[in-house]
Amino acid sequence: MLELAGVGYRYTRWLFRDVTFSVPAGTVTAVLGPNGSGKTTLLRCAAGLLSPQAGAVRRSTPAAFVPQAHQSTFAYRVVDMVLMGRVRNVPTFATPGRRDHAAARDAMERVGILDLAGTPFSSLSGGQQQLVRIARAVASGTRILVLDEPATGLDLRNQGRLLTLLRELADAQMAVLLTTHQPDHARYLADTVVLLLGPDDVRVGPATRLLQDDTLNELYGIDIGAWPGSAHRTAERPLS
Ligand SMILES: Nc1ncnc2c1ncn2[C@@H]1O[C@H](COP(=O)(O)OP(=O)(O)OP(=O)(O)O)[C@@H](O)[C@H]1O
Repeated sequence: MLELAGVGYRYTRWLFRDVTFSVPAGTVTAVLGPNGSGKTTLLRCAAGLLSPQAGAVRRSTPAAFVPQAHQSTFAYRVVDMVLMGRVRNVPTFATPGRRDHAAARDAMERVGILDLAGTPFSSLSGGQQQLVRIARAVASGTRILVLDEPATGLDLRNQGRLLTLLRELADAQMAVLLTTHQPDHARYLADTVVLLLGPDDVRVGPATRLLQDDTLNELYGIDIGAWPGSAHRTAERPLS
C-alpha cells in the first residue's frame, strides 16, 4: 500500500500543492499531465527519492523506482543489472545466492528478456534497456512498483507485453504507480487516474470517469476530436 496525503512540492513555484490518493495492493494508478506538470516529481516523492515540502507519504514497504528511459552505457551484462535489484536482499560484502539468481531469472522471464541475459547492457537498444530496468525492479521482490513513463521507447509488441505484465503484477497484489502520456494505456490498465491540471487542480478518480474527451481537452489544451492523431480523424482522412 502506498498513500499520499496532502502532498505538495515546489522548486521555484509549487508544481502541486495538495495531492491525496492511495494505491492499495492489487491496483494500478496512472498519473497524466502535460510536459512539465510535475509527474516525475510526484513519482519521486511517492517512491521516497524526494521529500515533499507539504503533506506525507506512507509506504508499507520500500518502493522500487523505474526511471524514465534513457540510453545508458553500463558495461554490465543484463543478468547482472537485474541482479542489482536484489541488493536489499543480499548482505553487504556477500555475493548473490541461489534465491537471488532464481528471482533474477524469473523476472527476466516475466519481462521476456531471458534470451538477453548474457548480453552487455550497453549494446541493447533504448527499449530493451527499459525492459531490463523493469526486470530489475520486479526482481527486487518489492510490493510497491513506481514507474516513470515505462512504455516510452517500446514497440507495440513490447508495450502490450508491458501492459499485461503490470496488470499481472497488480493482480499478484502489488501496488503499481506509473506515469503515461497515453490515455489508452491508462484506460486499459489503471483503476485510478491522477490528472495534473495545475498546482491547485489535481483530480483523482476512476479512469473510466476521468478519461473523457472534455477532461483530456482541458488537460492538454487540445480539441481531441480535431487532433491529428485521433482515430476519428484518421478514419476521415481521404485517401490520396
Ligand atoms: N531539479 C530541478 N530543479 C528545478 N526545477 C526542476 C527540477 N526538476 C524538475 N524541475 C521543474 O519542475 C517542473 C516539473 O518537472 P517534472 O519532470 O516533474 O515534469 P513532468 O510532468 O514529469 O514532465 P515530462 O512529461 O516532460 O517528463 C518542470 O518545469 C521542471 O523544469
